[in-house]
Amino acid sequence: MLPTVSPTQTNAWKSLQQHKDNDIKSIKMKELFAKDADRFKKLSHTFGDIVIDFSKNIITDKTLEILLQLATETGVQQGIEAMFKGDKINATEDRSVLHVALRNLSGTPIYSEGKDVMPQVKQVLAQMRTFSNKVHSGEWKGYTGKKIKYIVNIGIGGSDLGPLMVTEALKPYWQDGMQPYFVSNVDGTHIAETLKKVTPEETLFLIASKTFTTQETMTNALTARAWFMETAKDEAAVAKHFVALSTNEKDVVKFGIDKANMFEFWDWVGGRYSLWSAIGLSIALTIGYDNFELLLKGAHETDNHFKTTSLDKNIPVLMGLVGLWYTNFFGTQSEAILPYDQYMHRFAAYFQQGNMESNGKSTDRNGKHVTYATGPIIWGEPGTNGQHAFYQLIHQGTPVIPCDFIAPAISHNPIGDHHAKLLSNFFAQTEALMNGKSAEEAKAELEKSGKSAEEIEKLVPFKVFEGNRPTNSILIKKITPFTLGQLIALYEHKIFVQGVIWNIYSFDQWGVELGKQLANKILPELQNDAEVTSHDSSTNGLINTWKKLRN
Ligand SMILES: O=P(O)(O)OC[C@H]1O[C@](O)(CO)[C@@H](O)[C@@H]1O
Repeated sequence: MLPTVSPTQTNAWKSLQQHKDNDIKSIKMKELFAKDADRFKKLSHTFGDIVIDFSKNIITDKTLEILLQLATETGVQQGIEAMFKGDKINATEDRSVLHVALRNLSGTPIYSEGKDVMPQVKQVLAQMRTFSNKVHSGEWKGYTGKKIKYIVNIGIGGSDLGPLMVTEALKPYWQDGMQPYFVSNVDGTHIAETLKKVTPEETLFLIASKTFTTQETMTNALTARAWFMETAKDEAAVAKHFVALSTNEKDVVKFGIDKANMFEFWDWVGGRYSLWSAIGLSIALTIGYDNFELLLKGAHETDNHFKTTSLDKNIPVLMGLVGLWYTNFFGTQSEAILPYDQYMHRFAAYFQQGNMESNGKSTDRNGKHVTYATGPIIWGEPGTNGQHAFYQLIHQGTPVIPCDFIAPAISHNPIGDHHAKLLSNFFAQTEALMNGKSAEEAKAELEKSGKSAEEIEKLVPFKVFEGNRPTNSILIKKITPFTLGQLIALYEHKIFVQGVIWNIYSFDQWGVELGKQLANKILPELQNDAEVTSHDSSTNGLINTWKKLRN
């Protein structure tokens, strides 16, 4: 089971506070670099083809030592063991948390409630392999005998963001002739615009929903089915064009999808950790099953590292600790994820759910309201686009925003000097954020411009960069299915480590329920033109105004 230690009650927490006030408050990273020529060597870690550099953080040996003590005192090691041995660490839903089993291709058993889950995992993987191969070879045909060309994944949240992010990140691996689309929003525009691009005879709809009750997904699925039936006419044709990825066999069958066309997963797979499960079928269909398996293998490599490496060398543990250092001792509220890889343009959006739905909690594992900050706001866009949009605030704004810079060493598109230019920006940004620019440096620069002394004096304050802004740099040889699998799992486990330390439950998501309940209550009120009076005056006013506007 997970420990229930309040982090603020640990000795390490108090030491970290003192350390921040006494040793760190006025420290500058550039001084730390000046003092120690080996800082990069000491604070960067190599994991296969991935190098993670923590050296541009406001940390010293002592900081890391106390952070590691915090991890020990709050039971991170015990937490890791509890997850891997299938304890019901998602206690509010009474479930194990075993996404690690989905990528365990090692042959060792993993247990949930005393039962080895690996046989069923392998069975579904085999089903996914056979099915993907049939679709790719053309053995699986649409109702008119045509080969499947379009994949439309209908799902939302964890049943959408992961497969969407991965298929985009791995576009160079797309199988010839396969075009995936992802429909998530209940806004009819999403399905309408997608259906314009596909044909009923050549489209396979994957209805992806762990619960198979999610309003958005069911609504889009019914619309897709009706659209398909307009052309196909024959109910029997549905079986060739609709499959379900779900844990809920009863509702899948009720929807009209044959049991044989259901790819199962289990309640010990959290939605936002489900891309490795049957939810990944759109990935396997897009990049080929063998590449999907490499993705799983990459993640499994990270799982092994996470499970067996001592805390001081354990990369997800270090990622978690360094992040938490800023959240809890510098009062930072957000973290930016900035991939210098256009294919990874949905990576930050994916971990927005991954992190914020996991650690956006304020009740601790003892049922008490926390007295410290927990999960940060996650956001980000690919570089260099972000540089021309929001980096101004990262460099000179009032909030400090710890950033993860991610870049591949080798581009899939080595055109001219594009990649060198991209990477020059990647390197320059973290250097600039760390060093900043002093008033003297700004002045010296302005003096070269031929401006008057008075003009220079006026301009200097605007040209100063405080610097000392923390970044992690993650350099990956190449974005491949394997390295992407490694990277995603590093972030997943970082989130887990932080959740354990913050003493919160990272694997439930009760916070999304209230809005859903109220929407269900409001929906019938929208079906007629009667004035609504059952809510507060704002909600009543908005609903009644909408009723007038729509007519
Ligand atoms: O896969 P489902 O059951 O349709 O759920 C979709 C998403 O909805 C949520 O439950 C939040 O509303 C997420 O956790 C989940 O990923």
